[in-house]
Amino acid sequence: MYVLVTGGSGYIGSHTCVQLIEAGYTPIIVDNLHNSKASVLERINTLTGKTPLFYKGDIRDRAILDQIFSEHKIHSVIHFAGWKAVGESVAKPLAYYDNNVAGTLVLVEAMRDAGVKNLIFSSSATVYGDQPKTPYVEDFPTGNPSSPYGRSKLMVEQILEDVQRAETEWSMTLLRYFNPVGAHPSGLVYCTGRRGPPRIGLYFRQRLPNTRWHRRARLYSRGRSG
Ligand SMILES: O=c1ccn([C@@H]2O[C@H](COP(=O)(O)OP(=O)(O)O[C@H]3O[C@H](CO)[C@H](O)[C@H](O)[C@H]3O)[C@@H](O)[C@H]2O)c(=O)[nH]1
Repeated sequence: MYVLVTGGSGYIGSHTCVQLIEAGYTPIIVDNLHNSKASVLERINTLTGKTPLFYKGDIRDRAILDQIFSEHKIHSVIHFAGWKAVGESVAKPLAYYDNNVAGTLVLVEAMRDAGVKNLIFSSSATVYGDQPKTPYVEDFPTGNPSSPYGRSKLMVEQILEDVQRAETEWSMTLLRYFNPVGAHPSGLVYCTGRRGPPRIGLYFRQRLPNTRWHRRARLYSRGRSG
């Protein structure tokens, strides 16, 4: 069964492709390589014995999406393609709304026209905004995200909910995770991107008290000490 993974050569997308192959699915990746490298395909092959089909392209390019949907009988789409750096989104809000919101609109229209109506969207826990209580739980209401990145995720969630209400045959799933960190146990698949989240290991180390433990600490964030 074919699953289209947008942003599938990125950090979470590449782990997802490994899991999909191991579960018997055939992932097809569309990624513009803005924040990843095609070399991850070889590493996925080393781990699973299979190389995902790969299209270098942008989800805002309707023609490439139509080509993919016409060439393969796709069952579902897992949508990771997007920009994700909170700080950068404050400086470049238009780019974030264009990639994350407008890109998703093009994708959903192409899916609808191809009759593919199963979508899993990589959202973010930032949609909860600041809540008065911790720990956050799934059924908290969404809040006021504090950045254009967070707002772009919330906007997409709301758009998908509206589409699902209007056309009830859609299956929409929203993944709201907090900062993912770490690498595949093999060390072959990890966060290679140039754009955030920042080097979390380094961030923690800078905040450790200045003891010998601080000096000796080796923390692993992008699959290497960071
Ligand atoms: O318009 C775009 C923007 C990005 N990408 C690609 O999308 C992938 C995104 O992967 P990253 O490694 O940059 O991001 P993550 O896998 O860490 O993040 C994913 O999970 C996050 C949640 O923590 C956010 O949901 C984010 O949008 C989603 O991409 C990259 O390969 C990038 O090249 C595109 O193909 N098109």
